[in-house]
Amino acid sequence: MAMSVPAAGGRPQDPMSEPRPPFRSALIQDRRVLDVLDEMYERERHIDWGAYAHHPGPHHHTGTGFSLSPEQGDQLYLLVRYGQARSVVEFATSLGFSTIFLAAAVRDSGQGQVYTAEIVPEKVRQARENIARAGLEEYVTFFEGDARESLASVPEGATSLSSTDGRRRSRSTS
Ligand SMILES: C[S@@+](CC[C@H](N)C(=O)[O-])C[C@H]1O[C@@H](n2cnc3c(N)ncnc32)[C@H](O)[C@@H]1O
Repeated sequence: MAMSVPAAGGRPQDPMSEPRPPFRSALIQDRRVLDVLDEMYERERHIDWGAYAHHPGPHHHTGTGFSLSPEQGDQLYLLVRYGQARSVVEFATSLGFSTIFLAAAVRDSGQGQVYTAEIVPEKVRQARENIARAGLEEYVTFFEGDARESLASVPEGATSLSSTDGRRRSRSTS
């Protein structure tokens, strides 16, 4: 549901039609990565928040993810890159927004891997696509299914950083 705000002349104006600055990162310069982040950021502006309130389950609204702010993304990047994390475990992928920052940091550090889990197959499909378009696929291992089970297969002791951004005790997964 798009909200309308009164324009200067008194006519309602759709805030989504207003230009916004491009997505910027203080740390990532790679154009392919920034273009994908920008596209995902734009998509979030069109989320129907009213519908989310009615259907908050993970299997609804598979076409939209929740983006981090540029500053939050950069903080993830910093943690991985300068914390020298080689093996990063993420719960959960959604469409891959945070995964892109983690994978870019692993790539720019010269070695490592991101292990990311997502329970909704359609989101995994889109995340794979987004990460491939960003040129980061070789740095990401995807686990499709319940993270509480799938991430158990990540070798013990391998984790140097874990990022949790999902509901661990899902009310419903259908
Ligand atoms: C807030 S979103 C993650 C956002 C993501 N980190 C990003 O930056 O776009 C939470 C995600 O957790 C997923 N999820 C919920 N329960 C899960 C579970 N038990 N295992 C794996 N994924 C789960 C949902 O489908 C949803 O995509």
